[in-house]
Amino acid sequence: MLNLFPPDAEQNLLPKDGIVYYFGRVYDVVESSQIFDKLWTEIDWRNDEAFIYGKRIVTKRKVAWYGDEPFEYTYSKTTKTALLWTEELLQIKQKTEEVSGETYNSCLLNLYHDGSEGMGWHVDNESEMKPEGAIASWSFGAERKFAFKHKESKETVEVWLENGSLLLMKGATQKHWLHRLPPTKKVKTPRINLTFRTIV
Ligand SMILES: O=C(O)CCC(=O)C(=O)O
Ligand SMILES: [Fe+2]
Repeated sequence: MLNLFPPDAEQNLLPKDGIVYYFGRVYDVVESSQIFDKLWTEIDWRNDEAFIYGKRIVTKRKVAWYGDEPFEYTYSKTTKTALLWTEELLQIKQKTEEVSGETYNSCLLNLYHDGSEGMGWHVDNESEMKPEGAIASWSFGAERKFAFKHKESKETVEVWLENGSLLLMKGATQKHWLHRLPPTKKVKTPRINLTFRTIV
């Protein structure tokens, strides 16, 4: 099911068991490309590490983590310490709070060089995160498809994430729905994703 509602319609994309709002393009094309360039050069991008079946994997996708404090965060058996906000990230955090009506204290950033890089089915429910806390997800650069899959019924919901757009996941979403960023041969350009979260 593709999202056909107008950009700013606050329509829950999920038919049940969670809440996902797609706000469409919040930043225009010029602002979005300025933000993309700043993040590309100023963020301390690192290759992501994961342990899958005990094997260390270094992903091509790059990641970074920023926050209010040097929070520690563990996923895929690796622990990271948050860097303190940059000026640019603080401005985007403020915008995120205005648009979504929620507050955040940290942000995980992903840099996908092209469509060959993506993220497999997962939920964001690490123990450090506020239970049922809102997760606000920005897209800058290449447009990519994003998908949700219900854990029991296997229903799927898809949405195109446009340049400069904001997606909000909240309520029971992480409990009942997986999400992913599928790889695609069609996309040849990079995308930067920011997910604002609350660590407790
Ligand atoms: O790149 C995206 O849009 C999603 C990233 C994501 O799901 C995550 O960082 O947990
Ligand atoms: Fe996620």
